[in-house]
Amino acid sequence: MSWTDLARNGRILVVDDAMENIQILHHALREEHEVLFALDGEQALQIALEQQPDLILLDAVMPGMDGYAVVAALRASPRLQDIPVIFVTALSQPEDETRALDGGAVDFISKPFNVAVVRARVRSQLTIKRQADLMRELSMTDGLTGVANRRNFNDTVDAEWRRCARAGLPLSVIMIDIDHFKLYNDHYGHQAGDACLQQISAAMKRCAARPQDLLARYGGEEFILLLPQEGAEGTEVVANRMLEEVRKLAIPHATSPSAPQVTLSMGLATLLPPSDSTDPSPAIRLADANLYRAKQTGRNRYCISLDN
Ligand SMILES: Nc1nc2c(ncn2[C@@H]2O[C@H](COP(=O)(O)OP(=O)(O)OP(=O)(O)O)[C@@H](O)[C@H]2O)c(=O)[nH]1
Repeated sequence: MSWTDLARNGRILVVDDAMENIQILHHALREEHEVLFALDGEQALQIALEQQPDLILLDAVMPGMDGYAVVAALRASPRLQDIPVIFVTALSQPEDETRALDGGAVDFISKPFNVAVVRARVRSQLTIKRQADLMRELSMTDGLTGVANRRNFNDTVDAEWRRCARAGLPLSVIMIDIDHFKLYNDHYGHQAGDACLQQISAAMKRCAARPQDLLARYGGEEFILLLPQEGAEGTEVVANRMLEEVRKLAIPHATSPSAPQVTLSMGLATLLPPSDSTDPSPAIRLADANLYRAKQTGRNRYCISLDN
């Protein structure tokens, strides 16, 4: 995306109790952006949740929930807290501006406003927002394979574990390791090893495509798949699918003692998090122990629990 593209085609939510102001801003922005509107604070929050705008232009003084209360509610919501807000208001004292910026707005425009200035400020805040989104995405993604990185996994598993604990639902994880990958690198070279990691991770990703599923690179050639709300049976289905998908890739591995092609070993764990539990490490430890057993008992397989 080029610098100019970053500043265009945003989804902008305009919040104002006067339809006339909404119309002026809509007219000013509609050529470059998609413009949504709300006539009060409650409606603004609802639309923000449903439509996830890139930027909100917010009137400070509105009946009922005013602009300051809307910003406070946005900042308190995990799903809305990163949406930047520009105050557009008839209030023009420095205290008003300070209050808005201290409360979490990123910019402040006084009415009557100049349309060209509004356009320029929107462009600049949109660019900053998109750069921040890009940074966030990069900081959560593994550079080689494009799947989630370990930090992303750690954050997500904590949240999902707590969610499953509250809801009384199981949570499953699959720890995955590529068999004899050192020998693969030694024989085919590091670049081929990288390409192999990319192919395998893409194949595994296809095996668990529900929105809450998360495949992450856990270490060099070790991956972990998080399956929130999934029981043992479904987890085995996914594990079998992964073995099959990797078998179909048929990546030759001439020096592997266990198979003529690249294979996986996996450890599965399904736990029902205790209702007061916040620490998912028991699931990861169990999956790791089962992975160890899969390695010990011949590789190219999965193990599900320490008792069988
Ligand atoms: N090409 C490539 N290799 C990597 C990467 N990260 C880790 N590795 C290699 O993965 C190999 C892992 O080797 P080991 O931990 O000994 O395990 P293994 O050879 O797979 O043997 P088993 O796990 O027992 O089947 C090492 O040779 C690492 O150099 C990477 O990003 N690219």
